[in-house]
Amino acid sequence: MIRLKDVWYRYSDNNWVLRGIDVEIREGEVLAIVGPNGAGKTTLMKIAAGIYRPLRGRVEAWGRDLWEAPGAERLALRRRIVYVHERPILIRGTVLDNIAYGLRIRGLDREKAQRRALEAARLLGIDGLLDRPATGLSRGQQQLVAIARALAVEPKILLLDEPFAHLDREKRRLLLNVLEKLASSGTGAAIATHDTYLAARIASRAVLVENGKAETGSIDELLL
Ligand SMILES: Nc1ncnc2c1ncn2[C@@H]1O[C@H](COP(=O)(O)OP(=O)(O)OP(=O)(O)O)[C@@H](O)[C@H]1O
Repeated sequence: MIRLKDVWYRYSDNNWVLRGIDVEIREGEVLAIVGPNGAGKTTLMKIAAGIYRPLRGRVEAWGRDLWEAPGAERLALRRRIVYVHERPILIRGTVLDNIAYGLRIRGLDREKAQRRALEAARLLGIDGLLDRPATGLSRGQQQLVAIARALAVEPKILLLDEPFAHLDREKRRLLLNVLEKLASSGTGAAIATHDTYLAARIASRAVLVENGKAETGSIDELLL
């Protein structure tokens, strides 16, 4: 579980983007992160992923301070959390290379990494693309490759930034099913989205980020 406690963040000398927010991202559930453009949803997720360090407050991952834990422990904690950017960066090479990448940098041998990558690709219906160069894919396909890369490393917490934005109806449904299954098998997910219908359909709780504050509540309270 990840817990943001009284977290403050701003970029350079600009105004505070987050002003003392408290958010919990739990295993076994989907949390929707909603709010207007520029409210700080991406910033919140990057802090939860350990990519940005809060300027005040703390981030706990499974009870440990993510930034104060010793190097090896911090790396182990961070590896349980995967963040997928709305505009993911893909490496040169095939779709299969890309999906296997996270496993390869974790030290898995090529054959095992490719086997797990294939499973993740199948889940998202992109196993027909495995030999294609990743850089020539559409935005939606690139997003699915990045999500498959994240799923392949079997994170405990998955953070997805606007995952539905470029997906067609069929792929949205597929991704919803995958996320539901993941949650019921104990993985946690937080999803930043402007699509309140999809958020309400998938999430069990929501966080509304607005004016530097984060309000947590039920789907009924915040989305409907
Ligand atoms: N690297 C950066 N440098 C300076 N300011 C930034 C940077 N990244 C984000 N910001 C600013 O921080 C604020 C929050 O941005 P963030 O991307 O977290 O919002 P968001 O809620 O995800 O927005 P959207 O819904 O439009 O994706 C915005 O005002 C944005 O301009």
